[in-house]
Amino acid sequence: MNADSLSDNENAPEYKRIYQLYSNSLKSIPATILTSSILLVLLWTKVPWETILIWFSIVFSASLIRYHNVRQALATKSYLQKDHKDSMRQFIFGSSFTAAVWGASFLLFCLYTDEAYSLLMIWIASAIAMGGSLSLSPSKYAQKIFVCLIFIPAIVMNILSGNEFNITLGLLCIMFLAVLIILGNNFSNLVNDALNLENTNQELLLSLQQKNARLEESNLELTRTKEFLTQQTLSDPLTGIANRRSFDNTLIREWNRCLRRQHPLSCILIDVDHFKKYNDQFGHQMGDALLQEISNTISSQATRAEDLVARYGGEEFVVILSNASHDDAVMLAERTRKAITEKNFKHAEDSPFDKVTISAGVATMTPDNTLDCYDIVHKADEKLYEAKKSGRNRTC
Ligand SMILES: Nc1nc2c(ncn2[C@@H]2O[C@H](COP(=O)(O)OP(=O)(O)OP(=O)(O)O)[C@@H](O)[C@H]2O)c(=O)[nH]1
Repeated sequence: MNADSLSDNENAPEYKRIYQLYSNSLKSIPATILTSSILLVLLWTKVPWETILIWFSIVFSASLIRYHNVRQALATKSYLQKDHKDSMRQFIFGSSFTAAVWGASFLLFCLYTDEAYSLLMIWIASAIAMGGSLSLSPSKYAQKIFVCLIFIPAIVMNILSGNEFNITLGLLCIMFLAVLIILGNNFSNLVNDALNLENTNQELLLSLQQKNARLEESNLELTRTKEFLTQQTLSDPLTGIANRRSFDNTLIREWNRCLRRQHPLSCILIDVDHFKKYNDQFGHQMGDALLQEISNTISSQATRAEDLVARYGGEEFVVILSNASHDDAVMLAERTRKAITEKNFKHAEDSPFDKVTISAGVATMTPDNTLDCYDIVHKADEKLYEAKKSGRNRTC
């Protein structure tokens, strides 16, 4: 039996009813032993001692055996869970046997005692019947059998006695039994309603927990999708580096940061030389692959956490260097240009260069309120134009 089916059984209303019955009798059996001990003392001089001792031994041993069985069933639980009908049958048999012993006992004791003791016996029988009725309330069937078996022998004996006092006593017992059955029935309805309600509550709680778990899962999925979409909107699909939108955001942020701290901000614009010729000879796909290689090479050079490498558009790339001097930026641009040359990517035959090269324009500004953040990009663009005009494969 797996954990799920075990907990299903534990929550089943039928199991709860049986469990309640067993745990109630665990408390009522010691009360039975106590009552029989009191009766032993009370009747010691009225009933022959052999008879009372045999009676007490039967009640005491039967109670001990029942107590042991009930404890065992409650401790292992599996018996109660596996077969509801069988455990209910066993329980009803045990409680009916106890009631029959008590019913027969009262019959026996009335034979040896006077009217005052008969009244006492009926009073004790009523107390036991009431206690049993409450304890057996989860099962109407067990409840009715119990009270009937306690009272019917005494009722029959009293009515058949022909004695006026005993007939009255018998009739009173019938009335009390009827009241006990009606009240017991109502109480049983209440107990069973409460058990069913508890079960419904547990089912609702479980379904609420499951819905909550599903909601949390969807929420997580939504967060992941949001992160993925954010990533998609900020990265270039071909090269995987930051796209123009991400570059714009970073430029504004870093410009404002350098403005506050009065740090220099550098911008490098990089353009592949004669890329059209490369594309025309090797095809667009090879052109794409080359752009990916170039983007990787630039990223491998600008490695500070605050550096940003982005695709500016087409075959143009841009690097933002926060708090970097012009000399540092030129050095980085040169290092990148050389790294690409050293890759020895074969260029198109009609290109003036036998291998792929880049041109770079570097601009450095310390932001102030008279400037706009895009001024640095325009300046870098002018420098790039200068590099192109003065022969390409160079940094200006
Ligand atoms: N394969 C590929 N080609 C692109 C992409 N974006 C732009 N291009 C091509 O890049 C080429 C750019 O050509 P031009 O602007 O004339 O520049 P160039 O040939 O590099 O010449 P210079 O910049 O003056 O050295 C065009 O042929 C575009 O089609 C892209 O994503 N993939």
